[in-house]
Amino acid sequence: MERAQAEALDRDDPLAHLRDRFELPGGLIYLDGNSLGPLPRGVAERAGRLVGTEWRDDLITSWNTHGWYDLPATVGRKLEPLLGAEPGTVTVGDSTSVQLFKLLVAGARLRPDRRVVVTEPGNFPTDSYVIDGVARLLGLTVRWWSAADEPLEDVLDDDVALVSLCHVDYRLGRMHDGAAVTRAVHEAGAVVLWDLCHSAGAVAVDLAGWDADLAVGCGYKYLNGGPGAPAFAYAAPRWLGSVDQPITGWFGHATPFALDRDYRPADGVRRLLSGTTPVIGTAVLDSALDAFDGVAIADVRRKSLALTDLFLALADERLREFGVEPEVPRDHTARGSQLCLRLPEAYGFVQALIARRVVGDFREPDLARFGVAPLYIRFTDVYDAVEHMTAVLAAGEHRRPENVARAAVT
Ligand SMILES: Cc1ncc(COP(=O)(O)O)c(C=O)c1O
Ligand SMILES: Nc1c(O)cccc1C(=O)C[C@H](N)C(=O)O
Repeated sequence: MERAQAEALDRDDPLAHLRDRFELPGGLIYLDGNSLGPLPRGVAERAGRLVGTEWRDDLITSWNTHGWYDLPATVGRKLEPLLGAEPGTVTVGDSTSVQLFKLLVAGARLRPDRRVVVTEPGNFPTDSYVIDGVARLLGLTVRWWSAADEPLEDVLDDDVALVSLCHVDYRLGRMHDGAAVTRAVHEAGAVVLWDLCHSAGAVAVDLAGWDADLAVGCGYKYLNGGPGAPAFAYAAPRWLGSVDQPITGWFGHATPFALDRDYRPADGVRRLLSGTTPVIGTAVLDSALDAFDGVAIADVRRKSLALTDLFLALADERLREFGVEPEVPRDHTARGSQLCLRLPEAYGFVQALIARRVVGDFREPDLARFGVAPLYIRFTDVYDAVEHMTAVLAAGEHRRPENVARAAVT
């Protein structure tokens, strides 16, 4: 395949102009937006205003005058269209791990007579760790489902309270059918909790259409909210009046500033909040989401599939001869927005590419992972990245000593 083909795809790309909404370092091919998204334009100014004016000059009055108090709802409203969520169902705060904890407990409490949580061994580890912790706390049993080996129905029975799944798998990019899984879970009388960390902002999520119950997801990956951005939480409208999460802090109270002795949950999604809003991070996420202004997630998904199709075709054509195995579901309906390459020297391969200013990441034990974020990745970026990969493999750069020494964060 010639580069001209990728150039033509860029020329015809209706989303090409969105790249200008980001401050991307020159000469960098950034294929790690599924771990930490880049800086959208306007965010640095928003952060500067927040710290240098709102906090410095207006101090505590800013909770009212600069909308700090309403930030979780403001950001929730911006996220709802990206998640296919009903109005008033999404809020933000805490890390994904904490949101998971809160909604796992809340989900189990929706089915108090049942004792089993179903999840997958291939989860991002924090999901499994938190599920184990909640099971220990509530005296539940964890039942592991291996999607590749058995239909979900085989692990569902009338003791299953909750099914907690990552919609897109963080390693191999396999995507569940949100509607079909949710339907099967409901037929078994259980509730579903989706982790949308690797979906939100990159693939078409339709929480309302799926009839989902609960969901969480990261703010710092495809949503570009910056390192440690607050995570989002969703509860379906039918649960908003009754969902009972365990960290009953004052920000989730119906009237926090009445300073009542007893806890009374807020009406609506605000009851999913716990402590004081992390204002700086939430304002940054608020500003970052402006990069999605006027963008239809269906168009994002269309481009994501075209990018991964190109990546896969090039990997098949050029990388297999070096013994590199492309790992991405061939079926569009089961594909997230990333491509993985399996090779024994994956760590050194990723380091050699970073030295060439092509950034992906390494995942144990033998995966080089590359995220494609349709808002700023060009078809020519994918083409050029594969050219660099071919050059690294041909020259054996992935085996050089300087590329195989491990860093703390991978
Ligand atoms: C699927 C998934 N869930 C949860 C997390 C962890 O989120 P946090 O560090 O915000 O708790 C990540 C990534 O870090 C992830 O990929
Ligand atoms: N949250 C991260 C961090 O603080 C440092 C490095 C990576 C991360 C990640 O988000 C990893 C990511 N969830 C993954 O899918 O691998």
